[in-house]
Amino acid sequence: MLERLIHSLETSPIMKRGEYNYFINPITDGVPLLEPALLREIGCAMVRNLDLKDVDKIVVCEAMGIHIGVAFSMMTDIPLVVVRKRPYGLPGEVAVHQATGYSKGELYLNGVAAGDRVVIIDDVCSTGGTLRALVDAIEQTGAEIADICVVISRGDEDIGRPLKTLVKIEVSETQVRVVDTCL
Ligand SMILES: O=P(O)(O)OC[C@H]1O[C@H](OP(=O)(O)OP(=O)(O)O)[C@H](O)[C@@H]1O
Ligand code: HPA
Repeated sequence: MLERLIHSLETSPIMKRGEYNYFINPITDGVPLLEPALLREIGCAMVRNLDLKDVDKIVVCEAMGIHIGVAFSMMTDIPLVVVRKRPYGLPGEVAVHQATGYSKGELYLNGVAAGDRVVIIDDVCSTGGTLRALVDAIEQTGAEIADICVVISRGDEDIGRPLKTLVKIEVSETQVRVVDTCL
């Protein structure tokens, strides 16, 4: 299980973004090449892992949640909501601040409302800043969060609620090591 993901991570190059050791991987960056088989492997693992009972919508954040969200939506037939980094000014739009280990900005949620039951999925959780922002935005709408899952977790982030992850990694200056898997 997850052999393709594990191999792609253990062969990921590392670059510095300031003091941050940033691993470059097809799932988190779409670079150098995203193979359909890897995407299918992750989609199947997420379907097995997530509580999808009565879920109305999948919520992801641009940019590197989108391809995972599209694959998952097509596998489950659950509609997809993309949280964007620019405003649209639609009625009910919720704006929240996002900070990661190397960047910050604003996120804008449209398309989720009270009465919705949603799952949040993303490519990676590092500081947890993005997931905390997504949880905050969804809670402001009054919608219910059924489950949260990321493909990769690279820290002991606390997002204030249970977080499922397919693999846990450690990132050094020179390499990625997979330290745990969900399956
Ligand atoms: O746990 P955190 O510290 O928040 O880091 C995780 C987030 O970082 C990346 O998003 P980012 O907005 O940096 O880049 P992207 O537009 O390439 O997805 C990634 O897609 C996660 O959403
Ligand atoms: N690599 C790719 N995406 C990321 C990382 C990383 O190290 N940290 C947060 N998002």
